[in-house]
This record gives sequence, structure tokens and C-alpha cells, in this order.
Amino acid sequence: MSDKKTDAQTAPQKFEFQAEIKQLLDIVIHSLYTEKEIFVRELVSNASDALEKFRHLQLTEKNLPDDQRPLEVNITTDDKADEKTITIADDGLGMTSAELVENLGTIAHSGSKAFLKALGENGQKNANLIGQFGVGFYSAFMVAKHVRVTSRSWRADEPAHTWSSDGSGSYTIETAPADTPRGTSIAITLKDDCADFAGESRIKQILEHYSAFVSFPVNLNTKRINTVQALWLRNKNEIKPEEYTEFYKFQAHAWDEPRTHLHFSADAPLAINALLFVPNENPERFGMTRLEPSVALYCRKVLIDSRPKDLLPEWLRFLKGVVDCEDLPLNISRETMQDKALIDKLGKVITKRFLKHLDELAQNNADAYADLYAQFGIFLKEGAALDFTHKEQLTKLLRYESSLTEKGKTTSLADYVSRMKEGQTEIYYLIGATRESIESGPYIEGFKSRNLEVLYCYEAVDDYVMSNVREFDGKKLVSADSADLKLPDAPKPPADENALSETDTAALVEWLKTTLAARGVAEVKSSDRLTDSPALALNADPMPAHMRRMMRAMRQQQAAAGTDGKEGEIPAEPPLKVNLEVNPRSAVIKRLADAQKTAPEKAALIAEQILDNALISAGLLDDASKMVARIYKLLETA
Ligand SMILES: Nc1ncnc2c1ncn2[C@@H]1O[C@H](COP(=O)(O)OP(=O)(O)OP(=O)(O)O)[C@@H](O)[C@H]1O
Repeated sequence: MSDKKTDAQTAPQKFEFQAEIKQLLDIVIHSLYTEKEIFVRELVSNASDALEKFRHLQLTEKNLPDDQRPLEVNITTDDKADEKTITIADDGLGMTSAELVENLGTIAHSGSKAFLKALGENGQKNANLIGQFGVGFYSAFMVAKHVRVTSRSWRADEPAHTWSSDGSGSYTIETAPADTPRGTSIAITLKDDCADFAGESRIKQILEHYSAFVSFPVNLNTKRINTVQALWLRNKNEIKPEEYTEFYKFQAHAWDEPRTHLHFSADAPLAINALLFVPNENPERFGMTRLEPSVALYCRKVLIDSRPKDLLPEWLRFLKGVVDCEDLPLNISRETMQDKALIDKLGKVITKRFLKHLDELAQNNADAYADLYAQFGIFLKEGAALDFTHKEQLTKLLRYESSLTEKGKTTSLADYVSRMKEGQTEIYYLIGATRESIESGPYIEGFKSRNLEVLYCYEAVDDYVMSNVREFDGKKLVSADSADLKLPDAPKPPADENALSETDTAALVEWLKTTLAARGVAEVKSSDRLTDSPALALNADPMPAHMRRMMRAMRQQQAAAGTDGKEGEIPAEPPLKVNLEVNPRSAVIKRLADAQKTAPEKAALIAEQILDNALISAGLLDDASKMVARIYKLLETA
């Protein structure tokens, strides 16, 4: 028996949608009331993708028969019949029956997955999310009673099939007539309350709004709607701001204006035309999705890859837009070294140019840059920490509040350096959840009294960023809670006649060393950096404090997920090793010195509590459970 497929009619086969698709359809059909019109954009955009892919095949596949059909999107509407319909057809690469099942019955693609996740986590049901995530094909069910997708794949021996569904639970697939042309046609029978989408003028208006930039002719009831243009190849002096915005909305499936765009051309080392956009918002900010690279790669207007993974560095995944490079081969392969080197080079040119654009924005419009940084700074930090090639340019773009800025205002490292005091050789920073928590902690005191500026870092990643960036302009970045810190010209704290005498302080220090040795305290000394706080703890272990915190957090995560005790378990941090500094001018320390003479047992409890408080400020307290019992004991004696 021959296994060559024929177009013989077979009975429809019924399939169940995957559970996630059912959930998605349920939301699309029942909960998304507004902006139904975006289904037109989504389907035209799919049609255009299919045409782009076919155009690419034409250039790369050797034995593709030329059927002389123009590459177009054809839309027809019918508002005269009883059943109102709209059909969106393309001459693109089409789908086999297996591809119909795979693409329209399961949730393999990222857009819809992220959408579902966002809905789940946000409890939010609004159509804006469709715009952000592109639910694509399924948006048809917002307006459809019934959808029929008839498709013939470009592969010569594949018969055509029709996929149909009313969006409830299941769909069918059957063979389509033998004369079905290559490509895909999506016929929608409209719900009664959506009948207006069968009106030509309504669809014309929607197409003009959303689909002006499709790079193939779009015809509505045989009349041409768009003028095909590749905006990125046009002279930027002739492009109006609205055109950029409209192109961005089209290309990035966005609803709002971009924050900034960069349109540039270069001839050397590569011939490039690029149009890049920074969106308004960072969807990763809510922790609900991880963006995927989405700057499309073209060669002379032919799409090579709409989401090239290796073009730009990972931290630029928030960028949208188009890069067109004439020097690329159409059938570029990630496997050959030569092609890989070309893509690398292209990526570097674009990244450098984009970083320069950000730097110019920061110089010329600091407020706009600050707003952009509030959304996307996290990506720049990621880059500064991990992308060695662009580290220097990225570090220049970092912004932090500091002890000299107002709350909410930030400074660059370059500006910090310009304010450095004579003799100051290092850039100081402190990690803390908020400005208030840093300013009320013990570490800042010695810096304030010496008039030394300290950068305030509020994000969990800052720890990692600072220790990876390591230096700026030849100055080391140093955490202000480091144990081996040598502060310049330590001014003596103001003489205080009520302070503990030197002899008493020395005795107390010795006693504390013995009393707290078992708790991992290696050194105790009288502090010259503290003015108000009783004590501070400094990490004296070779493992930096941020590593220790990270390991602890990861172990807690493993324990919560039940993967502790298994292979790959994060080992326990090494035992704590800290140096303690006590402030002889603090009332608490003076009381401790008294108690040590009169009530040594109580004094030991107080000493441990002072240590724990200092460890909390340092983010080094591993186990708070003993502290509660101790505080109660102390309260009993109060
Ligand atoms: N007109 C079409 N021609 C060929 N294949 C299509 C067509 N429409 C959809 N598909 C296939 O179905 C898949 C799913 O489409 P859908 O619109 O749901 O998501 P997507 O386009 O991949 O992602 P997104 O809309 O999030 O960008 C597509 O990836 C594509 O493979």
C-alpha cells in the first residue's frame, strides 16, 4: 500500500483541546468584553508571519514549485447573509493536519502561556493583557460562534485540511477539497452581538489602524488597504513621530507609545538598518513572565527570524523592533562558525549603538532616563553584572540614591566620583531594603560623620551587581559594612565625659570576646565609626555576606519545594564568623558594663541580644528562634 497522502474526503475526526487551551478559551469567550477588534490584528499578523515564512522558503528551498501566486492577505466580509462572516486568508506556508493539531490545539507557544500565568497571578481579566502577550489565534473566539481554518501546507504531498470549532472543549479535523490552494483561510461566523465585524467600513478602519505596516498587500473585499513599506529602510528625516508609534504598536503588539526609539543606519563594519523601541512598561516587574528576545532579524526586508535568540545579549530581551542587515545569508545557520561570528558582530554593533542612545538620553533628558531606568534598570544591572563585553558602558548607566541625594533622586557613579573627597579612593555602597532602613542602621554612621557619600542599593540583585562590577573609573566598589574597611582620616568621635572609660571599655571588650566566642564572634573592639548605635557586626568570613544570604534563601526555597535532602541540595553556609564593634558612648553599652559587674548572667543575655541585633542589621542572623526566648527572659528581669 502506498503511504502517499491523498485529498480523499474522510470523516471528521474529533479532538479535545488541551486543558490549558480550554481555560484560555473560557477566559477569551466569557471575560474579555472590550477591544474585541484586536482579533483582526492578531489574525492578520499570523497571516503576515505565514507569508514571511513562505517568502523565506522561496529563497532557501531548492525545489519549491513556483505557483505564481502573489503573496497577499485577503479579507472578505459578508454582512448580507443570515450568518454574518469574516474570512482572513493568506498564501503563506500553510499547515499540515499534524500542524493544525499542534498549533491550534495545544499551548506550545509562549504568548498564551505567559498570558494564562499573568491572569492566574493577577486575577485580572482584561483585554490589555491580550495586547501584552498576544493570545493570537484564540482571540477569534471573542467574536466567533464558529471558526473554520482551512489550510494546505507548502509541502507538495500534503493534503489540505479543515480545522473547526465553536470554542467549547473540542475541535474537528477533516480533509478539505483537493483544489484548496496553498496557505490558510480562517472563516469566522460571527456571534449575533458581533455582527458589525462583517461590515466592510468597520474592518477597513481597524485595518488602517493596526495593520498599516504589514509588509504584504492586505486586500479587503478585493480592494487594497495598505501601502507596503519597511519603515526601517526609510530616511528618518521623513518619518513622522506618529508613524514610529504606529509601527511600534503593530510590530510589538502594543497599546501604548514606546518610551524611546532608536532608528539608525550603518555601512561599516556591516550594512545595517535598525529600528529599536523601549516599551513603556516592563512586564517582568510583576514577576509574572520572563520576556523572550523580540527584535526581529531581516535581510533586505525578508524576515530571517522574528525572535532570534543569539542576536542580542540576554539582558536586552526587553527591546522591541527590527534589525535589517544586508550582509547576512538568508539561510543563516547557528551551527556554522562563520554565521555565528557574523551574528555576534551584528549583535555587538547594535548593543553598542543602543547603549550610546541611552547614554545620550541620560545626558539630554535626565527625567526621561530616570523614568526609563525605574522600569528597565533591572536589565541594565543584569547586563552590568554579567555581560563583560558591555560592562563599562552599562556601569555608566547605573543609578542609585545616595546619602547625598534626596529621597527618590539618584546619582550616577561618574557623578559620585566627581564628588569624592580628597584622599578617598573607594566608592562606598550599602545594601538595604529602604532608605530609612539604611539610615537607621549602624553602618552609615561612620560615613556620615566623615562626610563620605554612600550609595544606597535597595534591590536584592544589587549585592550581586556590585560584587561583579567591582570597580568604576579605577575606584573599587566597597560595601560600607566590610570588615576590613580602612576609612580615611577618622575624626575622633566628639569627646563625651559620660562615655565608658578606656579601662572599662577594654575590660568589657575582653569579657565580650569570651562570652560571645561560641557564637562565632572572632574579634571585638571599641568602635570609632559608631556615633549612636550600640554595636555593629562585620562579616569576617571569606564567604561574602551576599553569598551567604543567597545560599540561605536558596536553601529555604528548596525546603519549601521539598527538594532538600536530594541530589543538588545547596550545602549549609559555613559557621558564622563576625567581628563586633561596640560603642562606648552608647547608654546600652554602659549599662552592659555595669551589669557585667553586678549581674553577670543577665549581662550575658544582653550581650547575646546586642549581637543578634547587630546581626539583623547586617543581614547575617541565621536563626531567630533562640532570640524570642531570650527576650522573654530579659523581660522577666525588667
Ligand atoms: N495563518 C497562519 N498560517 C500558518 N500558520 C499559522 C497561521 N496562524 C497561526 N498559525 C500557527 O499557529 C501557531 C499559533 O498561533 P497563535 O496566533 O495562537 O500564536 P503565535 O502567533 O505563535 O504567538 P503570538 O500570537 O503570541 O505571537 C502559530 O505559531 C503558527 O505556527
